[in-house]
Amino acid sequence: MDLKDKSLLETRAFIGGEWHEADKTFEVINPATGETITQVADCSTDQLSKAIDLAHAAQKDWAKKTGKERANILRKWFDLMVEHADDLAQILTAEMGKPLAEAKGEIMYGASFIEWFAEEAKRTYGDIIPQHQADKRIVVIQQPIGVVGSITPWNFPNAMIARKVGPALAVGCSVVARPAELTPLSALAMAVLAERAGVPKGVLNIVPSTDAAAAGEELCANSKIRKITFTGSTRVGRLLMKQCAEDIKKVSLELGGNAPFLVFDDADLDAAVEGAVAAKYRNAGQTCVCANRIYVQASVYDEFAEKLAEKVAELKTGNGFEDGVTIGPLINDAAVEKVQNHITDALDHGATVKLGGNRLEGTFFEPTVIVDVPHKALIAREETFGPVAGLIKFDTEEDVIDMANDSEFGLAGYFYTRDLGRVWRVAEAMETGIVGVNTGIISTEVAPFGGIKQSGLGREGSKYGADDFTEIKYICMGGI
Ligand SMILES: NC(=O)C1=CN([C@@H]2O[C@H](COP(=O)(O)OP(=O)(O)OC[C@H]3O[C@@H](n4cnc5c(N)ncnc54)[C@H](OP(=O)(O)O)[C@@H]3O)[C@@H](O)[C@H]2O)C=CC1
Ligand SMILES: O=C(O)[C@H](O)CS(=O)(=O)O
Repeated sequence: MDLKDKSLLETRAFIGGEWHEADKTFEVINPATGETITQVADCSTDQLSKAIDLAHAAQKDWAKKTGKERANILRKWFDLMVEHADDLAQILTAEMGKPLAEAKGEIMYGASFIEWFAEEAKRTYGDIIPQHQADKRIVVIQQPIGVVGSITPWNFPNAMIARKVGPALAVGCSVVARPAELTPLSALAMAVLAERAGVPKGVLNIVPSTDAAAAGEELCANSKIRKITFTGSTRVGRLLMKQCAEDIKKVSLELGGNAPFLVFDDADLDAAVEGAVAAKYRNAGQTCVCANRIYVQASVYDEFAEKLAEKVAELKTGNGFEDGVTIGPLINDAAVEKVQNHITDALDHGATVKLGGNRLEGTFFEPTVIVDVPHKALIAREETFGPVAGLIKFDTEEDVIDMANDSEFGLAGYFYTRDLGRVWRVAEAMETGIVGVNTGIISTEVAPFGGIKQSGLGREGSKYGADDFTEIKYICMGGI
């Protein structure tokens, strides 16, 4: 890393607006090299509980500010994130491994949520409802839910926090955030800039730790926390939801996916290949909205497979800091083993490797294309979270919709066709929260991001994104 502003590489916890060491530290490792970047404060549950107390104390005054006052501070934070985007991207690539260009894209994506909700802060509207009795008047207002607990994953260590903290702060909540152990530095750098932007002490707290379960238990059990917002696996999301039941805490869950990617025989195949590469290999396949299974109509299957393999062969695997690299390392050995398991299982079910298929040095994995994959193979049933595309052949629209929907997940789905009737039929039939039609990239702050079934609850971003951080209050005035 060659940071212009070295103070962004913060290793202490941000609690109550102060920077704190902890009794112990943990290593943050660069997944591309295996080298230790630095040591970060490994906060105790007591420190987390203290952060919750300070967030609770700060939240009331933060909520008393006008939406415009909160908006101005968020806007300043956005401006600082953009000003320091190159440094933030280097920190992100160092701790997570994604290529620098993708890391810069994530920083701008994360910043776009702060910008969007700086604007939404001024629009927490209510309602006037025509009274039901002559002497009554009815007013509905929206109020911040209070202190929010945030738990986020390693794959988007900046944007996933921004997507939660942006709306929470905009409506007047305070936040206690625990970043993933593997990638705490991006979150801490965001806090450095939040402090400079004037976010009041205690409104934002970043509490790194190595004991995720203990942190989750404290955030879910502590009654000062009124809402948990989580992005990660369905396994952990289910656990957090159970842990929040005791306190009837609101939860927002952005969980695992298993996105189908459908290519119909009337599709623009070159566009479909471009979309498949974007949807499958972004972040080395480590996103919850990655195309996880690719269904191609029989008459164009071979042509699509050839074209896709040609494009995938152009992807360059390597250290994210190297020019031209488009595929970084997977996050750890477990991730590589999951990818290898999916490939082995597919081959055991009669599939063949058309391109790649091999682990490289460290946790790098060749961008891979597998053909003749059966629908029942693991690669079509579980989230692979790696740079492997499994191609499945289909005959009819009805068949492929049934296969696409044959999953407990329902986050994103994609399809390519130029038939307008089919666009509406398939988009409406797909059991997902997000549908990409003739595009492989759907992520934007202006649209509601979220899933159905076991892919989660709630939406992030868009005009809907603040709703999960407010409570609706109905005021009935009598004796008028
Ligand atoms: N929907 C999405 O965007 C994502 C989906 N996933 C899916 O999850 C799989 C596993 O990835 P992984 O990163 O391990 O996802 P996890 O769900 O295990 O981790 C996500 C976050 O939850 C934390 N966590 C883990 N266990 C607990 C717990 N008991 N209580 C509270 N918090 C906890 C993690 O902490 P820590 O990392 O420090 O252990 C991390 O900060 C991936 O292969 C992918 O399928 C993963 C990431 C994002
Ligand atoms: O968690 C993820 O994988 C992200 O939400 C994916 S995206 O928002 O960058 O599409």
